[in-house]
Amino acid sequence: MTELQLPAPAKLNRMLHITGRRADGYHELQTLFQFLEHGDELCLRLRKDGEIRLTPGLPGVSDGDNLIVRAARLLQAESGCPLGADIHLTKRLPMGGGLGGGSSDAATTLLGLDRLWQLGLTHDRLAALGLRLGADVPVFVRGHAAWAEGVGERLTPVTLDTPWFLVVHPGIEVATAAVFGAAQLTRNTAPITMARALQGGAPSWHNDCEPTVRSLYPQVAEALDWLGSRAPAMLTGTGACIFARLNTEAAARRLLADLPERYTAFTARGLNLSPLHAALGD
Ligand SMILES: C[C@](O)(CO)[C@H](O)COP(=O)(O)OP(=O)(O)OC[C@H]1O[C@@H](n2ccc(N)nc2=O)[C@H](O)[C@@H]1O
Ligand SMILES: Nc1ncnc2c1ncn2[C@@H]1O[C@H](COP(=O)(O)OP(=O)(O)OP(=O)(O)O)[C@@H](O)[C@H]1O
Repeated sequence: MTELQLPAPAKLNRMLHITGRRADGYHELQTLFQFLEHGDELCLRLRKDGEIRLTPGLPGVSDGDNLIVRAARLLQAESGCPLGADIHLTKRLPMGGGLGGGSSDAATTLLGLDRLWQLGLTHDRLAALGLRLGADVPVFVRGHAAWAEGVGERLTPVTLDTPWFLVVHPGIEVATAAVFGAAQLTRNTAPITMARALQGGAPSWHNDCEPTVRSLYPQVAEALDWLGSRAPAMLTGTGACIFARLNTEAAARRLLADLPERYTAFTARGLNLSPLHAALGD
């Protein structure tokens, strides 16, 4: 095998609590991750000369900073593999959108190159490598919807409801660090058990970042008001994207048809198993 075409799905944070702040400034979270049937796509082609080449590059991100290139180089360094790859990226997920696009690209690169280079590393090992690239990478490596604690790396697989979602991008980028650095952010939600979070179900879920993101980014507040008046709506991660939960694809499409021109949006079903793992036959 010399070529692999693989998906890099989006994630949603179906709920997100901030329960504390560590000495290094990172925040302790409790969150439920679920995948979407929508995302980026990577084509990985084997190179024998050890070079890692990415096309096309992303605006505003040097290749050396791109999580795809960083993931490929990390895997080479850790495994001692002398092989390389040409990687073609079809970017569909908005950057800084809270959909985990960069993290998902990194996870697809790790699993795809592990397969292409025939390294046979375990998911445990690849998830630990992924964590060095970003807090959201391990869940994409594991490939199962999950209850996450710590900074998102302590994962327990869960099976959530799989409604249709309308995901709306308000047209601005949110800086994750600015939200986590805001004085007004509440960081003291009492930790709950996974059983309690699951018991309440979707109607009881909320995102602790939402009040802060609303006040720092009025465009997100406006989009939440528009969507929230039509269906139960929430922020994913630190935004900027928001999502509404619908019972049917038709209902999601009807809402999409009403979307004001200033926003972009897509509809997708929630998935408990990542399409990446389905494509790899894991
Ligand atoms: C909010 C989530 O999207 C939930 O899934 C993630 O925790 C964010 O993960 P991410 O985008 O991979 O974030 P990173 O690139 O690791 O962190 C960006 C910045 O956000 C802050 N940060 C991030 C995650 C976290 N648990 N606590 C933080 O305080 C840190 O200042 C960090 O420098
Ligand atoms: N392959 C990549 N795709 C997207 N962003 C990348 C990539 N590589 C590096 N980045 C950088 O990472 C930043 C965050 O991108 P990403 O799309 O993962 O944001 P996000 O959806 O908000 O993620 P999260 O939900 O994990 O906070 C971008 O603004 C960009 O500078």
